[in-house]
Amino acid sequence: MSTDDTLHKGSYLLYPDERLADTAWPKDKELALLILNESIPQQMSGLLKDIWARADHRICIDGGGNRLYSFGKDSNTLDKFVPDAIVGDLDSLEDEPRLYYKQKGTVIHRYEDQDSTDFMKGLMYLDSVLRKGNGPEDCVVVVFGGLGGRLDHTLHTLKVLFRNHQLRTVVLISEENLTFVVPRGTNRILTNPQVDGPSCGILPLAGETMLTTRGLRWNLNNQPSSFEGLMSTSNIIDNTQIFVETSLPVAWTAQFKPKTL
Ligand SMILES: Nc1ncnc2c1ncn2[C@@H]1O[C@H](COP(=O)(O)OP(=O)(O)OP(=O)(O)O)[C@@H](O)[C@H]1O
Ligand SMILES: Cc1ncc(C[n+]2csc(CCO)c2C)c(N)n1
Repeated sequence: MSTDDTLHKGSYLLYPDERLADTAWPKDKELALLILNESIPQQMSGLLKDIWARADHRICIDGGGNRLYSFGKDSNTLDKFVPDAIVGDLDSLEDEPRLYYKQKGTVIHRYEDQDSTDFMKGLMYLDSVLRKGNGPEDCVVVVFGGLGGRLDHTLHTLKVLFRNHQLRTVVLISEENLTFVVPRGTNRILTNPQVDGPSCGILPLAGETMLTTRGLRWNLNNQPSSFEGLMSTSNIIDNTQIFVETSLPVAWTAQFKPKTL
């Protein structure tokens, strides 16, 4: 491994560990939390609370507003989690959450176009509210949801990660996974055994890539990997640092167990 590796802080972005200087939160960056339309399990409450407290932007994506509202009602924390904005074509947002959050000051922003999904609209909205002079590269985006339920949505969520990976850092958390895109080149992924793994996969969704890995139970040595051919799934994290060299971007996905309150 060399100092030229691209470092991926992964779950350390969610649980910054100040004892490790190089894994501390990038202080010059803004943090945005985007909530998609997937139920927020109660075991996520600790993590939601932590990220909410640190986030500069808290945005629900259309039906994500219903999910936050249900979570708030079930945990008696409705008024503690009032988003800055609810964004989308708003065909999924129900009246009760819309009226509740509106009177609490949430911006309800409707985009009408039917060629971009609500997730894309959410990122577009985010870019319009970043601090003056900041661009997408100045904001880390943590996304809740987007992998469960409908397969077209799930694939679209992954596609949005690939489309954005050169522009911004996006980390996707769903009930059991933490997922992000690893760019072409040499990369180092930090993993925390308290929350990451043991299972993981490297998904070559951008086409056939030449892949080398270290730190996994089953490693590859400059071997072709593709969706139709060899794809590393059901692998196991064997080290706190994973080395990935790839000729095309790939998705890293690992099992994720959020810390409970
Ligand atoms: N069943 C699902 N599985 C995975 N992700 C989902 C699912 N439903 C919604 N999402 C994600 O949450 C976002 C907001 O969802 P929304 O409530 O607007 O559903 P939608 O109207 O079907 O979405 P879109 O308008 O983007 O097609 C979607 O853009 C998508 O990223
Ligand atoms: C080729 C093509 N396929 C599907 C859609 C439908 N669509 C894609 S994003 C979106 C908005 C959802 O909020 C809708 C309706 C389209 N426009 N073009």
